[in-house]
Amino acid sequence: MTPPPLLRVQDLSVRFRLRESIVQAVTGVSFDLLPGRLLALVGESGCGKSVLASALLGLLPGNAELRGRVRLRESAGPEASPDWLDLTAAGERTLSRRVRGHRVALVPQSAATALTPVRTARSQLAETIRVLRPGEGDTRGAADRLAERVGLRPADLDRYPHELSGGMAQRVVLALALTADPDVILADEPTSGLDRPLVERTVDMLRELADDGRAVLLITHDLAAAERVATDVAVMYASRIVEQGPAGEVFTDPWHPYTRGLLDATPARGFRPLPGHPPDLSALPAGCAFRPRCPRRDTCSGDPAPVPVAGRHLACASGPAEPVGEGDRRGAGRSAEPGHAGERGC
Ligand SMILES: Nc1ncnc2c1ncn2[C@@H]1O[C@H](COP(=O)(O)OP(=O)(O)OP(=O)(O)O)[C@@H](O)[C@H]1O
Ligand code: NI
Repeated sequence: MTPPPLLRVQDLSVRFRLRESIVQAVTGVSFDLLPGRLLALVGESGCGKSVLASALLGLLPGNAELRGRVRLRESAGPEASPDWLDLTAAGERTLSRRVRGHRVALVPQSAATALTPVRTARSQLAETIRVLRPGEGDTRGAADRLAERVGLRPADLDRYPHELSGGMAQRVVLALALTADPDVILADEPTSGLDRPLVERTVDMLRELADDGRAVLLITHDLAAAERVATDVAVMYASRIVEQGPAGEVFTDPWHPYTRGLLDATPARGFRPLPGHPPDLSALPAGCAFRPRCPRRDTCSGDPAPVPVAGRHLACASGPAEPVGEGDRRGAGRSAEPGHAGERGC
């Protein structure tokens, strides 16, 4: 039986009011984060992934307008019970005292910039322990245990950030995020700038956290990393989630032409870049924002409203694209194959 979600996002939209324009950064996004599962949120730069993560934690700047609902499950009670904390209605005091770091932790993009250069890792971890676990009598022992949990030796904590390798710094920020044993972990591009083995080690650690019963959101450009560890995937394009479903299904049989395009652009599948550019979020078209780049544009009505299809969600008026055929699978790794997946179903 599927466990109830820990975090439920319903019809979330965020826009930024600027002097001369409005940036529509997130549009009608809905998803659940479930214990034991890792949802990878993928999409090109600027599509709204980080704004979405900030919105979940109430960290949007003053010029942001938010609509929709984000709720955190407080106990194992039914969804309609008061055991759900509405994060979109919660005040700053509740968010900072009960939610951020305590229940929902953010693993930031750059470990190097997240750490203060003039203090040892231990002093930063000790401070976080004092804030998030005020009853903890043995701060030093608690820091050592956190270090061991993320694969560091306690002695590593006595180093300054510049004395840590990229992988060690990444582990320190993970230890900081795990200080209060949060049950929801949001990791926003936690592997950017890391080499391949480190990318894999980092995402494997996130997957282990999910396997231990936490709910993990992994925001990444890195489709290979997402494919390695995700149980579920959401594909974002120009502020909307255009396709969402179990990772095994979405990666092997992508339905949205954008998902196909993203996958075709990966080295493992032939390095065929998706032509064109995403639209400016301050000038989004009324219908499907992917239309100008879509191989099915001539035959499609262009309505991007998301619809559930066979346990997956798809925002494409043309419906699921045909399965990628055997010929395409054999063609993966070659370029300019006839029957290129991105052009099928047109
Ligand atoms: N404070 C802000 N005011 C106005 N626009 C903003 C603000 N913050 C973000 N944006 C815009 O919102 C859009 C989405 O940005 P976001 O950082 O979420 O993209 P992203 O998908 O995380 O990209 P990347 O993969 O490069 O990190 C961008 O067009 C960005 O310029
Ligand atoms: Ni981002």
